[in-house]
Amino acid sequence: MSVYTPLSHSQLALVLDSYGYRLLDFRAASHGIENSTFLIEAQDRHQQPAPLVLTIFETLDHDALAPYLVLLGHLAEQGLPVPAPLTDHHGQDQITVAGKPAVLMPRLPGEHDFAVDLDRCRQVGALLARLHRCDTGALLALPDERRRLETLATQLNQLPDDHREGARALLSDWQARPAGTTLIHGDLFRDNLLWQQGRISALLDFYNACLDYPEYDLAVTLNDWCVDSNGKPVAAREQALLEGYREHGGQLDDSLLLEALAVAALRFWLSRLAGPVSEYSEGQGSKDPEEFARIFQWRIGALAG
Ligand SMILES: Nc1ncnc2c1ncn2[C@@H]1O[C@H](COP(=O)(O)OP(=O)(O)OP(=O)(O)O)[C@@H](O)[C@H]1O
Ligand SMILES: N[C@@H](CCO)C(=O)O
Repeated sequence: MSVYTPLSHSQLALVLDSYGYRLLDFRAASHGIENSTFLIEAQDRHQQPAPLVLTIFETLDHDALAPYLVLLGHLAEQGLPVPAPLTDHHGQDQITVAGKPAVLMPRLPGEHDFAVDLDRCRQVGALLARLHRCDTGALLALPDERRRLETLATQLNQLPDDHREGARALLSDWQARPAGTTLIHGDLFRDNLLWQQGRISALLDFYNACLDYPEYDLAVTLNDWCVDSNGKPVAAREQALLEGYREHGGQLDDSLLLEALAVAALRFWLSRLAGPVSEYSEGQGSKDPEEFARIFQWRIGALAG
């Protein structure tokens, strides 16, 4: 469970009232480590059930949040299974709760399911191909991943001696490339999808979305979906995911993907080493950095040939 900012029933009821909903019940979301997320049962003005989600943002401020909300609205309009923000009585899509930015969204159907099989890998590849085709013209500028990587580079001194210089060189080569211009999710781990009757029903958590190479997005995804518990790549899963991607119009450069796999492994190793968002979290906190140390080892080995 991840709640850094607890809310009482009456506080939440007041928030929902400003959107025209009546609060029935709520609980903290059991996944996610960055923000405070409440899963809500409510009724709309016509006494119809209204499943909702309120997210309180722990690190993003209102200005930083704005491009993500535009993005979610845009993707929902294009038929992707993402939650578009709701607006309150004043037409605002973001509000302030407990002094922090917050957004109310519809709760999309489906459940988390961490099982991986080839059909699911194919569906995930197909979903990424759809996302990568989205037009980016109407979007507000999103923060770029290169700047995030620059910040994360300050954690390089936490790496073990035998990896530090290799990782530094890899990152510096990657950063020397101009950034790509494709809209990418940037965090398509298993905990950011919901499933219903074997099909993807929701793609969540776009707060790492940015414009960059599709190969980088594929790399982030492959590193979570297509490795075993030792971090070793599982070839059949990789093939299925990339087949799904190509079958839906996605194109990729294999040698760029090889490099992106190592960079993406390093990115999450470093971000996990950087620690939990808040020492006051009631939630699960940061995830295990060692998982990505193992994945990095495989990926950097493959890159070296
Ligand atoms: N619109 C939604 N519909 C259904 N469930 C949702 C929705 N938004 C969030 N959730 C649930 O809440 C959880 C946490 O949300 P989210 O992933 O946005 O939080 P986070 O703390 O930013 O996560 P992460 O650590 O993955 O960055 C999700 O994994 C999902 O279970
Ligand atoms: N998906 C990330 C956390 C959110 O960015 C991780 O597993 O480290």
